[in-house]
Amino acid sequence: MNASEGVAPAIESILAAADERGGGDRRLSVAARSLPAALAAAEEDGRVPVIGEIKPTSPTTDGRRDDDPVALAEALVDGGAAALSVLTEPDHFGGSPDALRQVRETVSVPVLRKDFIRREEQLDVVEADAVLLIAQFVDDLAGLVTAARERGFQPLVEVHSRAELDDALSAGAGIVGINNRDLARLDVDLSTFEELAPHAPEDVTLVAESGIASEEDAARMRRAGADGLLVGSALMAGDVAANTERLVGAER
Ligand SMILES: O=C(O)c1ccccc1NCC(=O)[C@H](O)[C@H](O)COP(=O)(O)O
Repeated sequence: MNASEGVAPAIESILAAADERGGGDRRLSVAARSLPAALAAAEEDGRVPVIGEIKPTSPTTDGRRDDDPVALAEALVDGGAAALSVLTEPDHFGGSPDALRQVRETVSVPVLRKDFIRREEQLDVVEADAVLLIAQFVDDLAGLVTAARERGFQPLVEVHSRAELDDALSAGAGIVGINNRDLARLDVDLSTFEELAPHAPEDVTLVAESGIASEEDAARMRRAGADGLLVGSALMAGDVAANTERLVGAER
């Protein structure tokens, strides 16, 4: 199936732009900070393991958050985020590889590169500790998982269905993000994580992605087995450090 078949028009446009973007001019070799270890360490010291996302805008966001990405990163870490995610997609999310580079130079927590990577050479655009690979949008998932690992990245494979979860596991993913956002309709339903999480093996690091807005949402995803929560919009609206602190302190 063509990756853009049956998806929202915004996604078609995102994928068309991704296909136009080039790669890096040399193969990267990264000494990654461990994302699973950072999530486990947060849990050990009583924090909800939040991956705080620097997300200037998106197709489902009203307005933009154009603050200095380094200041946003510092606020997320001050609020207790275990790790960060930085959008590098420029056309629909207002991100940039340079923002990620600056953030990773500033913080000591692991940083996930959030983009729509379709081809191996696109891995070589910027160093990060982890890279997002979206199962639905990658033709050779196992090949890209291997290519990411060969460069030192930790691949986080995003899924939204049981079939994609099986594909991610067959491709050897050790970190799986279950996206509560349906990329065909762009709506969010937290029960997606609850339905898929029981089908993942114990040794996989499971990240609940999207639509986590309140302490109750965070607690719900943790009860359903999330080892980490990827949160963007709810942290970007208003006081970033205070928003992060609130979710990091949510009870199970
Ligand atoms: O967030 C969007 O509007 C969006 C639209 C189309 C494709 C992907 C999109 N988001 C990417 C993400 O994965 C989220 O930024 C991330 O999971 C955080 O979600 P949220 O906490 O709901 O901002």
